[in-house]
Amino acid sequence: MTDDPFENMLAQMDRAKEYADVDDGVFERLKHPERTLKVTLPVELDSGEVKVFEGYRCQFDSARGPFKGGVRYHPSVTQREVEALAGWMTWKTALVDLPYGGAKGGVICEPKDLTQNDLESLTRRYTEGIRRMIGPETDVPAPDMNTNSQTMAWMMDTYSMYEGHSVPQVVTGKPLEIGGTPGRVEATGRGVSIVTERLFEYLDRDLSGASVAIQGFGNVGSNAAKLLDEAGARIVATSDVTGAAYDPEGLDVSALDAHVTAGGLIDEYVAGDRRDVPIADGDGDRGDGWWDAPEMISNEELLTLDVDVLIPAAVEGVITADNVRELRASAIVEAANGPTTVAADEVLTERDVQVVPDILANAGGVIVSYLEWVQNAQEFSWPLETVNAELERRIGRAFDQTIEQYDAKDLPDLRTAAYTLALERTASAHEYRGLFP
Ligand SMILES: NC(=O)C1=CN([C@@H]2O[C@H](COP(=O)(O)OP(=O)(O)OC[C@H]3O[C@@H](n4cnc5c(N)ncnc54)[C@H](OP(=O)(O)O)[C@@H]3O)[C@@H](O)[C@H]2O)C=CC1
Ligand SMILES: O=C(O)CCC(=O)C(=O)O
Repeated sequence: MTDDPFENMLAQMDRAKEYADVDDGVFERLKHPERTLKVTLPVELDSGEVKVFEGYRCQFDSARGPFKGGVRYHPSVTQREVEALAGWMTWKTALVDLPYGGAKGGVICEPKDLTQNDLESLTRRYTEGIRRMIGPETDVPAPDMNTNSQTMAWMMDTYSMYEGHSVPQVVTGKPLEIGGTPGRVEATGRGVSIVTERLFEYLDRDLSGASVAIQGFGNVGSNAAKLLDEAGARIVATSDVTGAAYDPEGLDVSALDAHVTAGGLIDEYVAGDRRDVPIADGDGDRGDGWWDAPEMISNEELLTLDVDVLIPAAVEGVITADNVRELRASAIVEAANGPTTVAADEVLTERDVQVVPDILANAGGVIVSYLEWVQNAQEFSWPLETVNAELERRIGRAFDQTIEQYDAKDLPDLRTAAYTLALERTASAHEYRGLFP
């Protein structure tokens, strides 16, 4: 089996094809991205060094509407990864029935080594590089790993400078002050929490007190952790690149979140070196001498914890043929894109481990991006309650349709059910529009 995320995405499509009502010719078309632009990005860093970065924007499919998808800054970005992520965006927008196609962008860089000025220069360069292919009606970027509302503000500003007027609709995930929507920052984590609750209802199990391990405590992982904690689940482990904090009794999610928001790392938190406690006495306890420290375990150990739900919320390809037999979680909710290889999926299906696939579990982000785009078009803004209610309605509907498909067609797993719906919807759009001009 391959480590290539694009091959993995194709294998997921092939696995579902058997059950999907899709013409062979159209299916073949769906396996190829429409286009990928590679851009060279020279940037003069604050240090005085000129560094040349490489970035990509892949537009995978636009049969259902404008291309849509995030931009990732990470050292392990590759063209194949960006193309796989753009494919997953296509299936995701189809599954949750948004009038979009799928795209993704990425820049090979280590953001931790860059200053805020460096990041701004890099983002402006990248936006200039891809500006001829993006636009409110053509391709609308958004945040992904290591990018955020500030990155989107720089992208929007750079694009607008070339257009000669403000174009808020060219990106989503913007700050509220320049056309962002309330609820986008937490949207992906909120969607993960909603589908986890729905899964428990479907399985007739109680989420209250259920143990949850979350790999990755960034935007998606931390918001999912907070909401699941509020819903009564016990977050027993979570991680960043330094490793995982583990406490079988349940972590103090708010304390961990305050530390990470203040720029702290998980290993510092476990060591009691809290960034959010200005005058700590070194034991992380705000000075009363008591600190019941969680245990430090590795990211690999987190994946194999005996928990009710495992939520991968970091990078792809972490659940593989090599570790899948050691996994003990009874359910998996894929907050990350592409965390499970097809070889591992087959074992999970055999073992009856329910997996809520990424294209459903993490769709909350793009749903609320769509709501932001709609508000920009209306030049009107909605309150948070309206946004959250619409998110819940749309992701809940996609969850119900996936379950219906799974039960009605007696499909092997939820991913196959989600993919058959997404492939059929995208193929149908291609058939109506015709393959050739
Ligand atoms: N943001 C969004 O709206 C959406 C994101 N997603 C997906 O969710 C996942 C997480 O994205 P997001 O939360 O935005 O990203 P962030 O950059 O905010 O957070 C990523 C988290 O993963 C950790 N991490 C990075 N590399 C590794 C690794 N090799 N092993 C273990 N942990 C690692 C990071 O640690 P550290 O901070 O130490 O680097 C951080 O805790 C990605 O797969 C993304 O594509 C999907 C839909 C929408
Ligand atoms: O909000 C968006 O448009 C896309 C988010 C994203 O990149 C994803 O869902 O993987």
